[in-house]
Amino acid sequence: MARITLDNLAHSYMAKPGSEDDYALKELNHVWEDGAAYALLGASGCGKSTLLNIISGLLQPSQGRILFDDRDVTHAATAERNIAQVFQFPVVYDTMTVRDNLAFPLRNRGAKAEYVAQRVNEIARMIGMEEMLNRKARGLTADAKQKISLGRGMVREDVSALLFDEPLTVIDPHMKWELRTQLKGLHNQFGHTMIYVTHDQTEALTFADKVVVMHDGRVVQIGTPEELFETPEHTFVGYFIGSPGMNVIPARIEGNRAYVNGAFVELAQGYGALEGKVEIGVRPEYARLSQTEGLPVNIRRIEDVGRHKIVRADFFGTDINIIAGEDDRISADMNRVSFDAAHVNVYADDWRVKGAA
Ligand SMILES: Nc1ncnc2c1ncn2[C@@H]1O[C@H](COP(=O)(O)OP(=O)(O)OP(=O)(O)O)[C@@H](O)[C@H]1O
Repeated sequence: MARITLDNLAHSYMAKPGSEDDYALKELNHVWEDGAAYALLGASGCGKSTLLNIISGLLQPSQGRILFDDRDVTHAATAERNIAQVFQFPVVYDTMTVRDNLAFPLRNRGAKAEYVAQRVNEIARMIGMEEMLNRKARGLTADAKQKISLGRGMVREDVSALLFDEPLTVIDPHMKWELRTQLKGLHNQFGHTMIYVTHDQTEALTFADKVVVMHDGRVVQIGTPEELFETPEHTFVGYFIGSPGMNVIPARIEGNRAYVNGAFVELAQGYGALEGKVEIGVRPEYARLSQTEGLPVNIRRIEDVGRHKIVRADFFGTDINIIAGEDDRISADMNRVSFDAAHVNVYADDWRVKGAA
């Protein structure tokens, strides 16, 4: 396994990029720790594939270096990087059996027959294809073929890293959860450095130790699922993670108060003068409806989603969401909302500002 260092990395698809906007991947410095499982999460077009292709060697960055441990691989071909990749759509040899497909990467490297047999059985068990080992891949469902691709990606124990690019897209929804859990189990067992690209927050949060959130060509936060939930470093992380996402409300900050339309919300910390677009961010889980406490709010709609209720409301002209318990009664006179001060974040031009205790 390897530690992967992205040093001053950036990429533009243009021959002569001018401004920062011309870069599909904006300058990035980061170390991907040896043996950790990362998810690369972001909306379509944010630059996830560009970054993954640079790591795998399919794309040469227009700026910066990439190191596997201390080795500079910036200009090394994919084959020299010793990585395994699983793509969105299955890549299998139709005329070979499932067994031969799984064995291919090992035989290709001259592994001993005994080891190949043992390892193929182990992987087949993991992807639930033990019964199909002697069948030809041709004629199998897309689902089954993608499981073979996943198995082939994972069969070698000596790779520097395992890269997955939306690998569960073609997998049946009920199998997704199972395969994701198996991938996680495999990671715990073998400690591969894994990078898993997805635009699905559930996939990212359940799979990864650390989630790398990308937005508009930039890495906006790298954190544990809990960090992304509690302290989104950028308003995009707040919107994108959570269901529904964080409420973002324009405000003016004075010390430890956030003024919204003349009324104020208490903050747990004090803040100095802030420049630019100033907002507070509070997750729907940390907002509470009541008859007496807090600031006025107009309830528009209540949705019962089973585990809890989502209250859609207007707060001084901003749409906000409030999560109420499944058994909470919401009466017409509950027209006030309060926020848990310890969980109100402050943003200036979309970036979180740290307060002073
Ligand atoms: N070969 C290319 N030539 C020019 N522009 C490209 C090329 N590939 C990607 N882009 C642009 O670079 C930006 C980032 O694209 P990228 O494919 O890395 O995003 P992504 O997050 O992987 O999106 P998706 O989830 O849709 O694959 C987008 O604006 C895209 O249009």
